[in-house]
Amino acid sequence: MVGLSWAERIGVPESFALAGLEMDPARLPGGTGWGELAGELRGYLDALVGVDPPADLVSEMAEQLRSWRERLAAARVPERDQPWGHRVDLPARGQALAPHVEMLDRGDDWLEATVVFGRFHLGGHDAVHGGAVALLFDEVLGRFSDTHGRPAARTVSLDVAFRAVTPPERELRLRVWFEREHGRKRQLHGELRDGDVVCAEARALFIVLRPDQG
Ligand SMILES: CCCCCCCC/C=C\CCCCCCCC(=O)SCCNC(=O)CCNC(=O)[C@H](O)C(C)(C)COP(=O)(O)OP(=O)(O)OC[C@H]1O[C@@H](n2cnc3c(N)ncnc32)[C@H](O)[C@@H]1OP(=O)(O)O
Repeated sequence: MVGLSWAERIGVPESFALAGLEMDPARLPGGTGWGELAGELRGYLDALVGVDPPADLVSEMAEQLRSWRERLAAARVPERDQPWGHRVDLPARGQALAPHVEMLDRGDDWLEATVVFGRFHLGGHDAVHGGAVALLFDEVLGRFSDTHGRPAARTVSLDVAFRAVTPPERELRLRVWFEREHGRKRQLHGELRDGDVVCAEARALFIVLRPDQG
């Protein structure tokens, strides 16, 4: 594959581009099929969490997963070359860790999106795990913090208030916005809603990396 360089692939100006990213998936790590694979993996994890399978199915699945793990060992690459988490053209950057987020609209300093947590993200008693809610905020606030030509930053603090149970398998609404930017510091806030109900609110501080910290 004649691939794009790291800077061409990852140094994209906008991680949440309104019109989509002008990149040919065939020239990105994972190629054209990666989005489908990541979606299938996400669906598999959600399905697995929701079953109590018979013993022969459990053994067969374990055997098949072992076989895939062994085949994948031969294809291991350095982090910069992996598609997982680096495909900003795909939902959740082509990984299954964070929930599926779809951007609805954005300005320079705000973004609106929908998000659906799968059963995989369940904590217990029909509530999404608080860590998964924090993960959502870190992912979206963190990515959005680096948009509009801003240099890369890292989260130094993330404060999440859980106001109501976050339900899985429902389309929720997420809004994030810049509260303040001064020097190397960026404060962003976020709000997760189920209809009119505020499920969680987040306040995060990002620090812009110095050139030697990238
Ligand atoms: C990464 C490449 C990936 C490539 C993929 C590309 C495609 C994908 C696109 C997009 C991916 C986005 C992925 C989602 C986003 C996820 C984001 C995360 O989860 S990041 C991981 C978790 N965070 C850490 O691991 C930080 C660990 N901490 C650090 O590394 C350092 O603290 C660092 C480098 C951030 C800053 O360290 P210093 O030594 O340069 O800075 P000092 O001097 O300590 O602090 C600067 C100022 O900030 C204040 N500060 C620091 N920590 C604070 C805190 N906890 N609360 C309040 N203030 C704090 C200090 O008081 C200081 O303020 P005064 O300038 O004196 O006014």
